[in-house]
Order: sequence, then structure tokens, then C-alpha cells
Amino acid sequence: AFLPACGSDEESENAGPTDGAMDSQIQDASIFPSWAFVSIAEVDPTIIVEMRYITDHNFLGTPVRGYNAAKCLLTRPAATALAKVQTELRPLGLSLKVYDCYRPQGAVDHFVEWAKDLNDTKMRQEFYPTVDKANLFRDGYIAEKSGHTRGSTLDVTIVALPAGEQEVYKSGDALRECTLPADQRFKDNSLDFGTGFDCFDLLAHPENPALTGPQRATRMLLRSMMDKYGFKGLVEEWWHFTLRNEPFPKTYFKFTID
Ligand SMILES: C[C@@H](N)C(=O)N[C@H](C)C(=O)O
Ligand SMILES: [Zn+2]
Repeated sequence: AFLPACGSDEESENAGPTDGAMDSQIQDASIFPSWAFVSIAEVDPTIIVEMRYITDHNFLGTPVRGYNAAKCLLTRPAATALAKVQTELRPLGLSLKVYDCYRPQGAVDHFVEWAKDLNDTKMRQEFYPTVDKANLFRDGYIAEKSGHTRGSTLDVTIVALPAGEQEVYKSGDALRECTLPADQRFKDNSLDFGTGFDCFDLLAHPENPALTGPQRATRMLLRSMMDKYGFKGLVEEWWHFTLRNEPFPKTYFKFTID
């Protein structure tokens, strides 16, 4: 049987504990461990799921390997903690919306292959308008060993209810910079966090001083709610969170999302 890749070199914000309660139980990271993972829809069906990497509307401009179903899979402790955040947000007329959850290692490998082709800048205008493609990994916007692959990391935003309409992206549509004001960039139904999702830019850094007061407050709301239930943010991306006490801090899973 395949033994999972293990190691601790990962995005610095995501360094987990040195050992995980469940790591030693993993036999084969290529097989879906249903005892350890769950679809968020089964835990809280009110959380909006908009898995971007199964679509063309992402920084590659093409569906990513390993995403065969639009499911948000998370480890059970991460899913339970996320449902608690949702329970606090709902009475405020707000809901979480997830863009990415568990990410198979094959998908990360696809990101790495894409990054090597510096001529493929199809989606640059929207997703990394000011950063050289060659620097996206170096600058911390994408990780070769990602917390997502350990199953307790997710990309998430907040939507006001009832959820507003969204634009539908079709391959080849004109792109607009993710750093533009909310009424000029891609029309997501998210609250205004100052940038779009997967906006690889200094403006996506949670503490960027150029944000307006309301944008800062929206980021603080998400971060404080996620923090309250055990998630830690990332310095480069306002949407990315990892469960601090993640059950598999050393296991990079390979199973596909089916
Ligand atoms: C690619 C982006 N959504 C993301 O999740 N970035 C972090 C750094 C990662 O790849 O783990
Ligand atoms: Zn992420």
C-alpha cells in the first residue's frame, strides 16, 4: 500500500502540532477515509458550497485534477468547528460560503505544473494582476505542501442572506482585476472583503492598511469567528484558515473528491 507523504515544511502560518492523534492510524492516503472525513453538507447543509477548482473560474482557468465532485470534504473536527461558526453567523442574517476545502495532493501537483509554464497567463488579469506568476509560490499565495491536503484547512467567505445573485463565469469572458472595488470586479455574492477570492495580491493580506473601515471590519468578523472555534488565518490571504488542533498535521492525502 502507498504510504502517505509526511513532513513539516509547509506554509509557515499553518505549522500544526508535532504529532496528530489520528496520523498513526492512516494506512493509505490514496483511499478516502470515511471515518475521518465528512462532506460539510452532511454536517451543516446551510453552509454555501462553491467549489472553485472544479470549475474554469479559478487562477488556472481550467478544472483542477482530483476534483470530480463539487463537495467540501473536511476532517470531522474541522467540519464540526466550522458548523459552530455558521451557527453564530445565521442569527445575524449571514452565512459561510466555502470555495475550497480538502485538496488532493494531485491537485497541488497540478498547481505546481501550471506554475512552471510561465507562458500560461490566461487568468492573470483577474487573479494575480500585480504579482509575477514566477513568484506565486515564493510569496506564499500557493503552497507545494498545503494545509488543504491535510483536510483541516479551507477557503471561506461570508455571504449576507438571502444570498444575492452572482455572475456566472464562462471561459473566455473578459476578466477584471480582483483588486478593483466590489462593484467593478467579478460579482460574487460575498460581503466586501476588499478583494475577490484567490486574489494573489498585497491587498488580500488581512492587515493591509489600504482597506476601507468596513472591509477591515468584515475581515475581522470572519477572523474572530474562525479564531473562536479554533481556526488560524494566513498572513497572505483573508479567506484561508486551518484548524489549529488538526487531526492529521503530517499527512498529505491523495484521494480524489468523488
Ligand atoms: C491557492 C489558495 N487558495 C491557497 O489555498 N493558498 C494556500 C497558501 C495553499 O495553497 O495552501
Ligand atoms: Zn486556502
